[in-house]
Formats: sequence, structure tokens, C-alpha cells
Amino acid sequence: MSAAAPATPDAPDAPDAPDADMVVVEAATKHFRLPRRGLRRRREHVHSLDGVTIRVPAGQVLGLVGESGSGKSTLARVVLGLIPLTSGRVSVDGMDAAVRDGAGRRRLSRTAQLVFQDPHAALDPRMTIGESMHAVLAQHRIGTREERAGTVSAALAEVGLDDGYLGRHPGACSGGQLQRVVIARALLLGPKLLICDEPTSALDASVQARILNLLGRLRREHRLTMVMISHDLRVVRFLGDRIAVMYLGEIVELADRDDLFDGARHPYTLALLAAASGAGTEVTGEPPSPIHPPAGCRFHPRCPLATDHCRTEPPPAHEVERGHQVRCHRWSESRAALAGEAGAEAGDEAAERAAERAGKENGRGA
Ligand SMILES: Nc1ncnc2c1ncn2[C@@H]1O[C@H](COP(=O)(O)OP(=O)(O)OP(=O)(O)O)[C@@H](O)[C@H]1O
Repeated sequence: MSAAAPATPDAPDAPDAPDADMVVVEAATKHFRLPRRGLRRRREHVHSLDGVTIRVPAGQVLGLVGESGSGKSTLARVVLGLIPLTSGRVSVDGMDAAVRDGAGRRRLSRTAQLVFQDPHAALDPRMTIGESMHAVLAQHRIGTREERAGTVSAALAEVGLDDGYLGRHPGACSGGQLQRVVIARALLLGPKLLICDEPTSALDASVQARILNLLGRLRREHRLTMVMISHDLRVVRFLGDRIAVMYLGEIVELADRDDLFDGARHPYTLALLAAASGAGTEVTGEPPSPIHPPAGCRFHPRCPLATDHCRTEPPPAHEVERGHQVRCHRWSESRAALAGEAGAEAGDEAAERAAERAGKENGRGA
């Protein structure tokens, strides 16, 4: 948890009752083939996504959290249809995300837009902000020149920027201003789904909170469905209605926000929560290779509760409560077992401190 805490933003209201699924991901697997190296005959693959199944109802915000390399961005890219799946299926607002023809691609990009981490990389430094925004509408053949100008100004106004920004180049703007421009540009086509991939992690702490508040307001006003990707639990907690925790290409825990934050069951989620609250350390050990994922439960080499069963049998997704799924064999005892362990560790530390104190006192007495 290296990012600074956003200042307390105004909590967004819950959306109206969601009706249909905006995003449906069914058994999505993405293995990137690596180039052949040396004398090795077999091609190796990076297991970036393995059997991910998830739905995002219209109007909901899904928070997607997990450490670097867990597959969050890959999931975003397959939902946007930017990369093909190895197997499985993804649909957005009823459209197959694997669509390849031009008209289908345009329809998908009008429906689903991406806001990613680095706004400097998202905008062409040679174009003014006005030109970058006009280009999106022109590409989709939307409106006359005058109509486009009105649409661009309105989009900028929505994110709190005036027409003075139209003639500026990205280099003349701050990171926060540019992220507003990127968000305004994403809204130009009237999307139903906004995928935000670490939208605040490149920004200063004070700016982070303002951008999160902005996204919360836009989500309400436009009834947007969102996927909010972050390694920072505070970000997904602020905006997410449901939270999915990813580890090495799999969703290991999925629950409504409060159920996850108050009743997590997966040892990986519990370690993330403990680290975020300062009550524990970061998850120990290196993440294992995504080229040769561990047998059984993928988390077992780093899990304090792992048994032989965990080392050999991949856990299914257990529905531990309505809407709360956990991929862990030991879900029923994990909270108590890990609390016991944290307690034991705290006890050990206290004992060590007491021994140290006793040692010093003895030293003084001698
Ligand atoms: N084009 C690619 N070719 C090979 N491997 C890739 C490719 N894109 C991603 N990967 C690998 O897929 C795995 C998942 O990457 P991904 O970027 O989805 O993770 P992430 O959770 O978004 O991480 P981060 O927070 O660092 O962006 C990683 O091991 C990554 O190295």
C-alpha cells in the first residue's frame, strides 16, 4: 500500500436497482505465448487469466484489487475487446467483446471506454486538448463541426474544466487536469461502461480524492457501470459496490463491499486487509511464476494455512454466503486461524519486549 491515502471523499450514493448485466465474463482464460528461447522445444505461456467468471450488473461498480501481475489489466483489456481470449467468452451490453469487424468495434468502443493510470501517455503531446477530443467524435462521425465543439465544451465542463483548456497542449497541464481531460474524452461517446485502470495512482494524494469524487459523481449522473481497478484497497472501497480480489490470474474472493471488508475469508484477502490497516505485513514471499503456476491452490506457497490438500487440489469457488464466493479449502476456519496466528505473533513480540526489558533491568542491577 504505497499510495497516499485519499482525503475523505463524499461517499457516492448507491445506484438505482440494477436491471441487467452490463459485463458478463464466462470462464475467461488468457495465456500469452512467449517467444521460443534457446533449445527449448515447448512454447511457454504466461497464465494471465485462468477461468475467470464474473458479472457486473448495469449501474454497479466492480472494484478489482490484487497485487501487480495478478491479471487485473488483462481482464480489463479482454472486456474492452483489445486482446482476444485464449478461451471463454466476454460480452458487454449484450455484444460479444471478441467482435472484429469495424462497425462492431466502433459500437463496442461507444459502449465501453477506458481511463488508465497515466494521463500523459493517453494523450498525444503534439495535439491540443481540443484537437484530441474532436478527433474522437470525428472518428465516430458524430455531429457537425459546431455540434462537436458544443459536445467537447460540455464534456470538459462536466469534469470542471473550462474552454480555456481547448487550446492547451498536455505538457501545459498538471496530472490531475489531464486525468480530468481523459475522463471527459471517455465520456464524449456516451459510454455505458467505464473501465478505470489505476486512475489515481499516478496522482498526488490531494488530487486522488478529487478525481475519485468526480468519478463517483459521474457514475451517479450518467448511471454508469464501472470497473475500478486498483492495488489500493481504499480506492476500491470508496467506489466499489462489489469487490473482486485477484491472485495469479484467478478471482480468489468476490463479495459485496461491506461483506468483503468486514468478513473476508481468503487468506490472501485477509493479508491485504491486514497490511492496509497496518495490523500486518505485506503478503510475504514472492508471487510465484505465472508461467508455471503452483499446483493445487495457487496461493499455497505463501499461505500460512496451507495443507497437503491445498498443495494438490485446486479449490473450487465456495459460496460461503449469498453473493460471497471464496476459492479456499479452509475458508470456514481462515478468519479464526489467522486471527489466532496474528495474536500469537503479537504475543511473541510482547514476550520478546518483556525479555528485552528484563535483560536491561538485570544489566542495570549488575
Ligand atoms: N502482452 C503480454 N505478453 C506476455 N505476458 C503478459 C502480457 N501482458 C501481460 N502479461 C503478463 O500477464 C500477467 C498479468 O498482467 P496484468 O498486467 O494483467 O496484471 P495486473 O494485475 O494488471 O498488474 P499491474 O498492477 O502491474 O498492472 C503478468 O504476469 C504480466 O507479465
